Amino acid sequence: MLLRFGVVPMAVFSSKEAAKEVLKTHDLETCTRPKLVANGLFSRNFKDIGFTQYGEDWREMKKLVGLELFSPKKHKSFRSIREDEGDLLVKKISKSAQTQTLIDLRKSFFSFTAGTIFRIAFGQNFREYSFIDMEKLEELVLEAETNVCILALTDFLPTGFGWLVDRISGCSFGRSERGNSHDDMRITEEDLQKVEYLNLVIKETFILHPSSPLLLPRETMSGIEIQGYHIPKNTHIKINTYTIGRDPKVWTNPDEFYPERFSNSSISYKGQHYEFLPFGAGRRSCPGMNLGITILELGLLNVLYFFDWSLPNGN
Ligand code: HEM
Repeated sequence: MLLRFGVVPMAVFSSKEAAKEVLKTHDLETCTRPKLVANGLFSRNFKDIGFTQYGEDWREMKKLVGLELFSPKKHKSFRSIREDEGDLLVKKISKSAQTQTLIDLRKSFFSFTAGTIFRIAFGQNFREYSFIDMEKLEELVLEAETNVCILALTDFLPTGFGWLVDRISGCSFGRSERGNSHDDMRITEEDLQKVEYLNLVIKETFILHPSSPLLLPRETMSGIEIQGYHIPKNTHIKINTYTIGRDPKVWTNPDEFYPERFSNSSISYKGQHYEFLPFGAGRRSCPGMNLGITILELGLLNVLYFFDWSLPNGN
């Protein structure tokens, strides 16, 4: 579909075949980001890796984060931070559980994900600094994400978490084998290997509720052909993963929440299956994928394992 935003042409691709042509065949010609005003404000004039244009600066940043933050070795070395933050999440929720009071899960999850990412990225725990106002920080992140019109990083985790907890409360994730108390035990990342169904549930959630339904915007650096259509230079490109995730040509009963569709399936997060692109694909795909998945699994397992959930007033 071709749209015109004023003088700016925007091509939206909504099939897995077209997504493959853009993200694989023409990855190099489409891997820059358009210079949008909101993105410039959010990223201090396009200095952020996610919004900067393709070129030497982006390549250097990508190399740096690949080595210092997201390499398998670094990922392993940050494990204790993620597990500590998981414990803290459980402790905070326990207080409400003991008094049977309502809890705003979004805030608990925000603190968990932001706490983890902050400690990994800056080596500091922001809770130790009284000048950091948690409420304001959360507001700021939400405002930035709203203005930029894409959702990722800390955003999926709180909203996706809440939705998932609601959907799969009551499922047992090994609790019977391990007892109920959390005074003397903790969830570790080894436990994540034992909960295959949780992994299927997360994949299914990504299809129905992708955190970036149009991925991040790309822009053509030269004219290309997609599905027989000519797409000129400087066209904005959107990959509509929301529609691809509900395409009946690709998925059986696409609107049904059916995690089992992924059992015995080779479809992975890695951007090689163009019907399933929660982290994008190609050069501009998400470098934080492993971290994001681990935080998501760890947080979910903690809250589902230790607590029984219900909506307020049985709604
Ligand atoms: C479940 C959690 C997450 C999801 C679903 C997610 C999803 C995405 C998506 C869809 C993109 C755009 C890909 C494209 O346009 O092809 C992206 C880009 C990006 N993500 Fe994530 N992400 C998550 C977690 C994270 C985390 C934890 C970090 C870092 C701490 C991170 C860092 C980035 C960066 C830096 C980019 C821009 C890459 C570039 O433009 O070169 N993400 N993410």
